Amino acid sequence: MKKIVIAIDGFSSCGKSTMAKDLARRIGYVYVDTGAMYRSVTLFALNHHLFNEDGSVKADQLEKLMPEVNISFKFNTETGRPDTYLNGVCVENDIRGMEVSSHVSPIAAIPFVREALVAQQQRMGGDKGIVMDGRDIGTTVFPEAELKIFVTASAEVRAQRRYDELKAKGAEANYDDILKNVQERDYIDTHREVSPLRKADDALELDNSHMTIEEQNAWLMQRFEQATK
Ligand SMILES: Nc1ncnc2c1ncn2[C@@H]1O[C@H](COP(=O)(O)OP(=O)(O)O)[C@@H](O)[C@H]1O
Ligand SMILES: Nc1ccn([C@@H]2O[C@H](COP(=O)(O)OP(=O)(O)O)[C@@H](O)[C@H]2O)c(=O)n1
Repeated sequence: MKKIVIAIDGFSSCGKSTMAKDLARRIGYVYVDTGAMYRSVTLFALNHHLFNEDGSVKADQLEKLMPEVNISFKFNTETGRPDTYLNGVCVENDIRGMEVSSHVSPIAAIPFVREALVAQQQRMGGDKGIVMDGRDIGTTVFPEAELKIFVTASAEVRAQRRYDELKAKGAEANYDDILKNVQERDYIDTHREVSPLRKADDALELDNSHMTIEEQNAWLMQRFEQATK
C-alpha cells in the first residue's frame, strides 16, 4: 500500500503523541515527536547557561553553538516508543520535567532554531510512512501531508492529564503551576511570528476533552483508513 505522511498538530498536552504513537505502531510507520526536539535544544541551552534572568534566551550564543546540537531517536523495545538522544545521551526524562517545559516556548520562537529543526524533520519524512506530531507539521513542515489532524481539549483537562502523568512517574507536580504553564505556552505558541500554532485549512479537528484514549485512537485509525482507501 502507498505510504503517506500524517501530521498531528495541536495544543500542549492534549494527547497528540499518545495517538500518534499508537497509530504508528499499528500501521508500521515511523513516529517522530517534534516537541522532543525543541525540548532537547532547551535542555542544551539550560546546560550551557544560555537563559538570562528574565527568561529570555542568549540567542547569539545559542546560534554559534547550534552546530553542536545533535538530536536523534532510538526505538526502545521495552517502552515500545522512541527515546530522545541529545549528543548521544538519552535525555528522555530530563526533557519532560517542568524546568524544560517552562523554558521551551521562547526557544521554539527563535527562527534559526526552527529552521534547523524543520530541515531535520523534512529529511526524516522524505520517504513518507511517517506520523509526526507538533505545532506546525501540517502548516510548515509537511503542508502537502495526506492526512492532517488538529487536536484540542480544554486547558483544565490538559493540565490534569499532565499532572496525573507526572505524579504517576513519581515526579514533583503542582496542578496550578502546570495549568499556568500550559496556558502560557498556548499563548506563546499561537502568537509567535514564525510558524505560529494554527489549524491548517485542510486539517480535521478533534476535541478529545471527553474521549478516552481508546476512543481517540479508534477515531484516528478510521481517519487513516479513509485517507488510504
Ligand atoms: N483522551 C485522554 N484521556 C485521558 N488522558 C489522556 C488522553 N489522551 C492522552 N492522555 C494522557 O495525557 C497526557 C498528555 O498526553 P500526550 O500524548 O503526551 O500529549 P501531547 O503529545 O499532546 O503533549 C499523557 O499522560 C497521556 O497518557
Ligand atoms: N513542531 C513543534 C513542536 C513543539 N514546539 C514547541 O515545543 C514545546 C514542547 O512541545 P511538546 O509537544 O513536547 O509539548 P507538550 O504538548 O508535550 O506539552 C511547545 O510548547 C512548543 O513551544 C513547536 O514550537 N513546534
